Amino acid sequence: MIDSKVVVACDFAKLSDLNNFVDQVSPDLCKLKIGKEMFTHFGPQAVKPLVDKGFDVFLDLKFHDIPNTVAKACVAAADLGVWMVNVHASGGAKMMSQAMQALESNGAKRPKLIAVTVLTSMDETQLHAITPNVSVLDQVQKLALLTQQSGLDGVVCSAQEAKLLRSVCADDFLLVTPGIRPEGSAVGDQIRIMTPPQAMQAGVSYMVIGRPITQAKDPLVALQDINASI
Ligand SMILES: O=C(O)c1cc(=O)[nH]c(=O)n1[C@@H]1O[C@H](COP(=O)(O)O)[C@@H](O)[C@H]1O
Repeated sequence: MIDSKVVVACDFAKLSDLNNFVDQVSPDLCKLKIGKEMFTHFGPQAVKPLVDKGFDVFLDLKFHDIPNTVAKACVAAADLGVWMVNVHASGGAKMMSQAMQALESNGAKRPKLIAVTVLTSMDETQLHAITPNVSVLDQVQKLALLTQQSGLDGVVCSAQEAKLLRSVCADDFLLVTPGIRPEGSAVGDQIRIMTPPQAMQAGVSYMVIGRPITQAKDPLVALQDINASI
């Protein structure tokens, strides 16, 4: 199977909208991400059919809690058969390493575990309201190195930080980047953005793209155009 670089963020309010989209695409064209909106509405019902159809599914619930709770939540996600799960790096090294240990001893095929650094909807001003005197780049780098030291597979960051992280992290460390906007598409609430070709050139491993595909007049064509551009 082709290791498609595009992970489509399936942020729908209805299962029928998810099914309509999924019926148009295949695992060779894209991976799929189920996040907080669909999972809160529908739980495993939104995930399992996609896994059964052979899609690599990124279950994006961004766990951030005490180590024991996060480790058990990651195992519950793994038991759904997903390809990737995530936590917030700001939960700390102990939270991250305990989650990885729990996944490794769970037996079933281990999903990739990655950690969110600084959300792509944040700029320096927003970051400073939480962590004063640190640039976005420094904060992303600090959290990425902490994630790597904690034994995880990679991070969620923006493509704007990919070049820096490629120079300080291991070659196989995954850089998964939302905030991807093809030329001319609506930016919405994303701030640290790049186009698909720019992101791939910066060294990202996978691009998470939602509305530019799912809200397009023809989602399949939008996805095919992106695939052709990278
Ligand atoms: O972890 C994520 O996937 C994530 C992290 C982040 O920093 N920024 C971010 O946008 N996301 C997710 O990526 C998707 C982006 O969707 P669009 O903005 O519609 O392309 C959404 O489902 C977000 O929840």
